[in-house]
Amino acid sequence: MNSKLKVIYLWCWEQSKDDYTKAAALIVSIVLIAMHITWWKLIKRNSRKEKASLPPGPWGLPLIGYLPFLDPELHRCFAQLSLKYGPIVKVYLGSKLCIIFSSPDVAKEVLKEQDVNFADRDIPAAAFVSAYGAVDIAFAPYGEHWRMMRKVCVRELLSYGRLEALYGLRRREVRDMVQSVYTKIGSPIDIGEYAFLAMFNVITSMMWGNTLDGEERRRVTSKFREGKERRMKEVVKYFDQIFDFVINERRKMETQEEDEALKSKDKENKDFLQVLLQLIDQGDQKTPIAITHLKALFVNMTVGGTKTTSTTVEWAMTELLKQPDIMQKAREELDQVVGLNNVVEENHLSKLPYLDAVVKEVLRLHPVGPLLIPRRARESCNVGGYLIPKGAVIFVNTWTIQRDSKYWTDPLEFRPERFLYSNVTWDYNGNDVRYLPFGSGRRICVGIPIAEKVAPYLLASLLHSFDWKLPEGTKLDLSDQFGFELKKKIPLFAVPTPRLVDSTLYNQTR
Ligand code: HEM
Repeated sequence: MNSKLKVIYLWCWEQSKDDYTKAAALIVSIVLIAMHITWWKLIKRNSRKEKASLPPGPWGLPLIGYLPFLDPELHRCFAQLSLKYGPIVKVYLGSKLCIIFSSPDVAKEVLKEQDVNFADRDIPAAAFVSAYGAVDIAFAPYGEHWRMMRKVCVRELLSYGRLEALYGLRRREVRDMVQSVYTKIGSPIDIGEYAFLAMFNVITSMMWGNTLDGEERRRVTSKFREGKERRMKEVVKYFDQIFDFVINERRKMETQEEDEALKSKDKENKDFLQVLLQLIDQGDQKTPIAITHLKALFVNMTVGGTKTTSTTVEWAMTELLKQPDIMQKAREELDQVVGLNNVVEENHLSKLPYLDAVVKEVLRLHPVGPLLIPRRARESCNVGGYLIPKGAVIFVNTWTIQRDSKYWTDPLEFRPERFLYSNVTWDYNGNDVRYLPFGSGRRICVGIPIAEKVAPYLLASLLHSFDWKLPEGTKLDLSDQFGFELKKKIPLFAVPTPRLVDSTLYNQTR
């Protein structure tokens, strides 16, 4: 016991004349000791905070930092650094201080315990331009505007009721994909490209319904694909023209008398564009949406939702072609639940646990956002005993975490069973920080409800409708390439042959 406290205690004891006062003296002393311990702990914690140092990391050159040594495959390069320096690494990229987090424990601190402090994004110049000055969801700073945009999106586009009501649109696009694969029977097709077109059409029809049809629709799709390859400024110009065109078409439709039906559609059946234009027209103060915000949301949906989902389907087909026994198990389940005289419907998905485990395993080994979308520290703080200064750019390397042998048995093996026979209920909500394909916390992916419907639906339809083999003389390649999404370095080409008993099932598009 501290000597001052001891003196106080003894003095109280001596002054006490009876048992009652002695007991009171004892209580006072205990309270004093407790206060003293708390105070001492606080002092210790504060002094630790002041003394915390920056995490370890590699040396860099003046002004350019580690940039000249950086491997373009950032996820692997960061994994190497964490092997050498530990789960929290500091690296200067140019003048930017970046911190890489690579273990579940530290990811938990960043994404859950101190989520608000890491809820801002680092905004690269290109993203600032494409997101109309970061007024979108993905890059807007954490705050009122971001909250409003996210709420509009979740309420108007991604609610359970809206998604159910829009099933017809998804079904049409998936069936169109199957039909167009059927026209290529026996020839190699680019699987990612087919999945991409289907997903692009799903997203755009959810956003603006049938505003564009036939030739116009094809023109917009090819413009978008053309745009992907071009420089950011040109891409943004393309996007902007497409969005203006779509908005103008819809405005024209609204003024035409025959489209009274469009206005009177019940809420669940309205597309996103219609709901947003109505919010703009009403000038609702609680949701002050402007045309620029609407366009920024369109960018998020088309850019964030299409390649991510189609790349996941492409990886899944690659892994299944590599391990035919797993492909066979997925097929057997489909044959039992759907049958060869039927087409896959979205309501079959809940009865396909093996297929679900395949998709989960794909997202574990090949997360399309291996470093999430980089965050930024809003204030200086401590993580894992290290100082993380205000403004530092934050990377959470989920690619490393999801391949760590401390948390996953045989982590490099593709084994869907690990998600089936597990005492953990794995989901995409980022609750278990060993598995973060969609991120976690406030900035977790907003598109999960669509992705978790469409990715397995596309995959199930491809597997159920066709047998697949690699083109003659080609080898399966599993190398990846870091970029906007973690894509396959070499696109997967495979040759389809029909499986269904009745060829008319391939033309069942409506
Ligand atoms: C397999 C499919 C997908 C994967 C793996 C994926 C993954 C991710 C990841 C890792 C993040 C960053 C989360 C974080 O920082 O914690 C993210 C954010 C985001 N995703 Fe997705 N995503 C997918 C599909 C979609 C779809 C379909 C949409 C829209 C329709 C979408 C829209 C967004 C948006 C808007 C954000 C930013 C959220 C915010 O900053 O508040 N994503 N996604």
